[in-house]
Order: sequence, then structure tokens, then C-alpha cells
Amino acid sequence: MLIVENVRKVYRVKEKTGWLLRKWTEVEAVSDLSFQMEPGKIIGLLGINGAGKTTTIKMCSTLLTPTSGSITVDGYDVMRHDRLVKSKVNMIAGGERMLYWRLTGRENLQYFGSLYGLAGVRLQERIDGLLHQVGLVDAANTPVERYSKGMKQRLQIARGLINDPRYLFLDEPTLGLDAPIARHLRAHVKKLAREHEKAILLTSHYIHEVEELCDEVYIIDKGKLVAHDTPEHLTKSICKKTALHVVIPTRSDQLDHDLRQLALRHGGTWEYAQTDEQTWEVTLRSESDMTTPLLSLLAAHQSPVLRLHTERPTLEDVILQMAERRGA
Ligand SMILES: Nc1ncnc2c1ncn2[C@@H]1O[C@H](COP(=O)(O)OP(=O)(O)OP(=O)(O)O)[C@@H](O)[C@H]1O
Repeated sequence: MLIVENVRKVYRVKEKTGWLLRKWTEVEAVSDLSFQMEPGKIIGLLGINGAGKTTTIKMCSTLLTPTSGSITVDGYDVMRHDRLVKSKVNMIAGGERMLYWRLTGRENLQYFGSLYGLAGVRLQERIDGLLHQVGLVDAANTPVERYSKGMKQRLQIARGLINDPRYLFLDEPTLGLDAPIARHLRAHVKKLAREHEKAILLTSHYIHEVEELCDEVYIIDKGKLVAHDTPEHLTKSICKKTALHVVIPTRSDQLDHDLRQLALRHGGTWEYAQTDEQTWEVTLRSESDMTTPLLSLLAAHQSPVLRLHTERPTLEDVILQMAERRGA
């Protein structure tokens, strides 16, 4: 297990206060944060503002020292046993950083492997296995500058797995990738957790990706934990309202009145939108299901129903709602 307990990180920065005057100020990037990562599970770390995600990942992977609190990896403190911890963790970032473009895919992996003390036959076998796993065997001896975006990202994965880490941090792994490549990569991430028993922490601005992959989600704002739950529970507990959309051919004053009454009785809201010259879309939002009373009401008005669909809230709605509440 990787256990983060009451961790705080304060950066000291020099600020200009006058023509030649400078003073030191403190920025609290992470405040009293606690969470856990366990093999086989994917957790999401989502931020509302410049929330402290990167700072947290850097502390967990020994690149930054926490100001206070503790981080342990399989019982080893990240600062006191940093060499041992380094062999158990790794990070994969999105975009095109962290690779040497002039070197081939294989040479990149040889270089990064050597940083972990790997060499000889053991390193070659590991590289062959990883190139196979990410589908880059044929491109192994091609310079990375000739790789497509998707190939570079697959090489990033191989690089992140070079030390066979138990704990893997994925920082925006699908940033800038086309939809089919991103989908392929998500499937690979799932496999790493479910079949290879990796403990994965994912940060992503693509909320649907978090919803699809993560077993649990931690939401942080300005370094503080504001919510922790499964994506489903978070959605249910924070965005309770389901939207019911119905398309009808006519509207009348009496129908408007009755729809308003229906929405009020269910503690919900209602609105109309003209979809084209002949049709109207009514949207009713409420915590309770209004499908049956709505259909009865429309039947009583002898109004045909051209289309009806229900829209359940998503994790994206949760984040937007939280950001609005906190004035982000
Ligand atoms: N080296 C640094 N020195 C001073 N302040 C920093 C430093 N790195 C980050 N910060 C500040 O700490 C806070 C958290 O930054 P961090 O990069 O961890 O957030 P983040 O959630 O990764 O943001 P984003 O999603 O925008 O990358 C921000 O207020 C940022 O300005």
C-alpha cells in the first residue's frame, strides 16, 4: 500500500514588493491530505483549482519533500528510504515530454532502464517485453522524432514501466491524443491494474476518462481534500437531479400551467426550448422520477410524445457544481 497521511507542502517563494525589495512568502500547495493506493485499483485525483495534484505526485515519487505528514510505500518512508521507494514507483505524463527524440525507442528505454540500475541481458529482456506489450516492436530502432503522437505515448508507457513499478502515477496520460488512441490507452491502463496488479493514480481533465477508469476519486481544491468516494456515489450524492427531456409538437397556456405545477409538486424545475418550427422540448429536472406523471399529463392533454429521454448526472456535473459552489 502507498499511504499518504496528513501531508502538507508549503513552497517558499520570493516576491517583488518594490523596485529593489523582495520578501519571502509561503504558498500552501497541499494541506492535510490523506489517501491510499492499493495494488489492482485505480484512483483518480481531480482538482478544481491549481489544486496541488502535481505537487502530490512529486511527493509520492520522492521528487519533493513534504513539509509535514508522512508518505509510506509498502511501509517505507519516501524520504528515509528514497532509493528503495524509487524502485517501486514511476510516473507517466501526457504530452511529449520525458523522451529523447534523437534516440530510438529502444535507446530511450536503455537509458531510462540504466537509471534504475538495470543492465545486460535483464535490461534487454525487459525492453523486449515492454516493446511487445505496447506494440512498438517494429518501431524499436526508429528515432522517436519519427514517431506519431500515439507511438510516443505508448513509448512513455513502456518508459514508465521500465522498473516494473508497483505504484504508477499517470498525469494526464491521454493529453492531446486522438479519440481511438486515447481509448486504446485507457484499455491498457485498465489491464495494468486488473491483470498486472499495479496501483494506479490518475489525474485527468477528461472527466469521462476518470469515470470510466477509477474505482475511487479524490477531489482536491487549493490543496485540501473536498470529496472522496466512488464516481457513482459522488454523482448520486452531489448531483441529485435527473433531467427528463420530452419533445412535443404543440404547447398551450394550460399545458404550461400544468407542467409548472407538476415540477413544483416534485420540487423540481422546468423549461421549454423550441427545437424547430414545429416542435418544443420540455426539460424537467428533479430528484424524483417524473416520467410516469409527465406521460399521464401529456396523455390528458392529448399531446403526442415525439421523443423522450432521461439524462443522468455525470462526474463532470459534480466537478462543475463543486467549482461553482466554491466560487472557482
Ligand atoms: N515550485 C513551486 N514554487 C512555488 N509555488 C508552486 C510551485 N509549484 C506549484 N506551486 C503552486 O502550488 C499550487 C499547486 O500547484 P500544482 O502544480 O501542484 O497544482 P496542479 O493541481 O497540478 O495544477 P494544474 O492542474 O494546473 O497542473 C499552485 O498554487 C502553484 O502555483
